[in-house]
Parts: sequence; structure tokens; C-alpha cells
Amino acid sequence: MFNYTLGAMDTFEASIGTLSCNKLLEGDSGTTSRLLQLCKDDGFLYLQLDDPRIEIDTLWKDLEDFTISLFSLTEEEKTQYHFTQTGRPSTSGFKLAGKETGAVKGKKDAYEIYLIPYNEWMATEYQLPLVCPELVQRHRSLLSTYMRNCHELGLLILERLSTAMGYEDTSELGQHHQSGVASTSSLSLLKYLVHRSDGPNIGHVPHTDIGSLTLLHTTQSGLQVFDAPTKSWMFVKPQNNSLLINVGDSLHLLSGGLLKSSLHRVYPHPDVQANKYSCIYFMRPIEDTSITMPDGSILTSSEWHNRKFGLFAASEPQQAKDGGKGILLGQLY
Ligand SMILES: O=C(O)CCC(=O)C(=O)O
Ligand SMILES: [Fe+2]
Repeated sequence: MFNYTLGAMDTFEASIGTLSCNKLLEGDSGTTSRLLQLCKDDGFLYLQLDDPRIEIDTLWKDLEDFTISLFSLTEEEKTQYHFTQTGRPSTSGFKLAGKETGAVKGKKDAYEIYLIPYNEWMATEYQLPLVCPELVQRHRSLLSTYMRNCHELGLLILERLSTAMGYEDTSELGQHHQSGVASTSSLSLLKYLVHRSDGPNIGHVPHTDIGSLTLLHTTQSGLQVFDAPTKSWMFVKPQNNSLLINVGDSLHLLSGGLLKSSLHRVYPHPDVQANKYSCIYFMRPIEDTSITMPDGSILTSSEWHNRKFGLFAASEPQQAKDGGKGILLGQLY
């Protein structure tokens, strides 16, 4: 599992494997096998952005500036574009801070979020009018380029995983993620309050991700992964030129349980006294993909998305009912 080192102020730091994007693009066989190993063992890896064909890191500065100005909109504007009232529910709009359960029992979360749905934004055949602040429309080109690059990178990872898993068809996993077909894939921008572990708002609830792959760029420490053997949470250090990639529940299920959907949360890092911003592309299967649950029941990808997304938004007592907490934590068995 995760090796770790003792960092500043006795905080454990997870040591996460790194892969080269260039080698992945070139089809290097050692990198392909290591990708499978990391996705099986940890469900987390860093992808070093060392190939000019993937334009992601060059956009981070502009994306961070945009994210900061987006969260500077007034509370009234954020409420006007609330995610329960905007577009297809739960794929578009704002959530304000402190409205959901936090990283620790009895505390609320400490982040605001803004969601941009991939399909309404990108796909030519599937264009629902996107209801969004004018500021978002003004950054159309930046957001489109970023999402398109993330989606292509996700497809590359799925292709290499299909190869490493021995499928004859290298699009075995990717076929459920074609561009331009309705899915709940989205770009998620987050702003965490400056907060402390003894305050009323703490980070982000422990969970596994709903979708297939999560591609994360963040400005500060705070994300923690759970190391089951030692039952401890370990901080993940943001790397300058790397994306953090993790496997989500949908890919875990599509791979028959082989790939690990990794448990994580966000918790205030004792050395960080600044807002943490995260830009995350959630790549999820197209909506009518059949997902076989461990008990043999079959759900569509959108049914799975709506069931689990509803749990994030539920109160702590509601989450505790009908195995909801277990679903949030990725205990699908
Ligand atoms: O902001 C982060 O570092 C992680 C957020 C996260 O886990 C999520 O939005 O699913
Ligand atoms: Fe997550």
C-alpha cells in the first residue's frame, strides 16, 4: 500500500507512484504495466505532464485566476445558479460552503463548488443551453481546451489499462466514454475556506468518487488518502507539473472489481493557512452504460451517479440510513 514519510508537524505524507505522460502516449510497455499495478494497488497516481501534446499544465495559471474570480461573485449570484436549479440536476452550478457533511462526524464541509457539465459545454449533438454566469461564458475557450485535453488524457489511460488487462479490444474501457454522448462528466472547481481542525467546518467528507477517472489539479495540501493496513489518513502533496489521477467507483465496477476506487477526504493541513483551490475533471461513463453491482443488480451509469450524488447532499442521519454511509465510502459489497 502507500509508503509514507513523516513530514512537518507529524503529518503523514503518502508516497504515490509517478508515471510519465510521454511514455504513456508512446505506449511504453513498462509504463503500461505500472499503470495497471498502481490502479490495482492504490487507485491513485501522479501523471507527470512531460509531453507538449497534452496542454493541461500550461492552462493552470489562467484556470486558477478564473476560479478565484468565479468564487468572488456575490452570494446572490451563486444562489441564482445553484446546482439544484441549474441545467440537469447535479451537473451544473454552485454549491455554497457548509451545506453538506464535513470530513469529521458532526461537522459541516468547508468548500464551495462550481460544476460545468462536459456535454452541454462541448458536444455538438447534445447541446442543452447552458445556464451560467456571464463570466463563465467569457472563458469558453479556456474551459473547452482544458476539458477536451482532460477527456483525451482519460481516454488514453483507459486504452492503456485495457491493453494491460489483456483485452483484445483496446477500447474495451474507453467505449463507455465517447465524447459527444450524454454523460455526467463534469469539470468541478472548488474553493476551500481557510479553516482549522478545531473549527465548525472541516474539509470534504470521506468518500470514493462516483465516476471512472478523476483528474485533479490543486493549489494546496489538504487531500488525504486512507491507508487501510495502518488505518490512517495520509496527506497527498500537490506536485507542480503533475496531475493526480484516481480511479472511481464506475471504473472499479466496469473492471469487475480489479481496479481500486480509492477512499479519500480533505482535511485542514496544519501548515496551510490559505484558501485551497481545486480544478477537477470527473470522467464518467456515458449515461446508459450498464454497471453491474457486486450483488449482480444492474444500474445505468446515470442511476448510479444520481444515487451517490444524492448521498453527498444528504444530512448525516439520512446518510446513515440504508447503507448510505457505506456507499459514500465505497463499500459496495
Ligand atoms: O479538492 C480536493 O483536493 C479533492 C476533492 C474531491 O475529492 C472531490 O471533489 O471528489
Ligand atoms: Fe473525491
